[in-house]
Amino acid sequence: MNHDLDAARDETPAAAPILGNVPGSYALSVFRERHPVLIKQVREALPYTPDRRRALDRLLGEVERDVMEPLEPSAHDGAAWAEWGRGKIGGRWVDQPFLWAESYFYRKLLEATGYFGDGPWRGVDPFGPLKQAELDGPDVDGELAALDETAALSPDERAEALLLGSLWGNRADLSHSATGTAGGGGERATGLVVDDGPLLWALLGDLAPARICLVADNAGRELLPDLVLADHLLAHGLASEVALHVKPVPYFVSDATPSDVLACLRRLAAAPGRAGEAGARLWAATEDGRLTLRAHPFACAPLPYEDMPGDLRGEFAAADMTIMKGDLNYRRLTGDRMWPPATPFAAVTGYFPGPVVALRTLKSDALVGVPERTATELDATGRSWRTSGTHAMIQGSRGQTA
Ligand SMILES: O=P(O)(O)OC[C@H]1O[C@](O)(CO)[C@@H](O)[C@@H]1O
Repeated sequence: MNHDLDAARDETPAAAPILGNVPGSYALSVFRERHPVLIKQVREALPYTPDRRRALDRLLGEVERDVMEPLEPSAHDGAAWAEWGRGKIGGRWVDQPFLWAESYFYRKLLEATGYFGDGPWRGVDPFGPLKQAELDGPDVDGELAALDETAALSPDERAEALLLGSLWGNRADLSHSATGTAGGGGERATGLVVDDGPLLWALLGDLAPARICLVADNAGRELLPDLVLADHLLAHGLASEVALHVKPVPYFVSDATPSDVLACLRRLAAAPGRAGEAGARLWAATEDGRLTLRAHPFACAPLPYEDMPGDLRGEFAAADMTIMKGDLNYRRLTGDRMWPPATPFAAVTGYFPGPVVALRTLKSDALVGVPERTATELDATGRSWRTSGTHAMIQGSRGQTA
């Protein structure tokens, strides 16, 4: 046990959860602006049959009336959602914890498209057309070709470039491109508000060759650099195994599922130059079990990581280190609460069973471990630095290892 960490946790009372009902808040804009746009986008992306179009229209009505209706009685996971949603379903979307209600929205969207039904839409990813267009697009060609430029760098510079590639890959997020925010709004990326990169490399050096859990976020333009980073760790003896955690079903628009991982592996393996070489090594690593794929159901639960089930906790505990990608994972890691920004990351994540490092561009109000002065200075710029994806953080803790 780490007694300093336990003391810090005791001294850090939980902040209130982020809710959607605060006028002018980012969370409110997600319910009022983003969700209706997403439903319409999904409705047009595939030739949905009349029953599915009606279901999508019903969901749009639910969102516009701001009343959360229950899942269909036949839902395979109805009991779990009824339990998680006790006292919530029937109420307003915006009055519930942001994390909870957003997760429920994506669950309802899958229901409306027939993803879990018995008909022809079963298993059809409603976000598939968006993901495919991104993966086939010219930006990906350019980003893969740019890997050849890392040949001229020193080993340390190359490692840093691959880490930053994975970090800033989190700007590419199709849920934000839908409404022209992060990555799609023309705002320039500026900087790191927290840089625990040295801690990350020190941990990797101390633990090598480590068993790493890499908890992925978005498919396509984020997952490709994540895979390239995983290849770097494996190829340079920093990792003995990488367990890549993805979502079991489509979620938050572009979140990676197992089929997205396979699509990215094929894209990499077919690329020329260094990208193709990394693709070939990752293909072999998958075949021989050094790169494994996990899609735990909890990855789509409306809950923070503090509430993770024992088997998943055991997986993180058995790893030497966990790397958490993206904004949503950060929200789940820190409880999606209105923490004062200077609240120590190690205290908030002290429940996590091992060293954990978050790589995230800032796309929501969840924020810890940022000095008061930095937050005040950035607030004074009047820019939406907390939510627009222009800023990023590498934030870690050694966790309960001492
Ligand atoms: O893809 P990421 O980095 O997890 O970001 C997704 C973010 O976009 C949103 O879905 C939009 O609100 C946030 O809720 C979420 O945190």
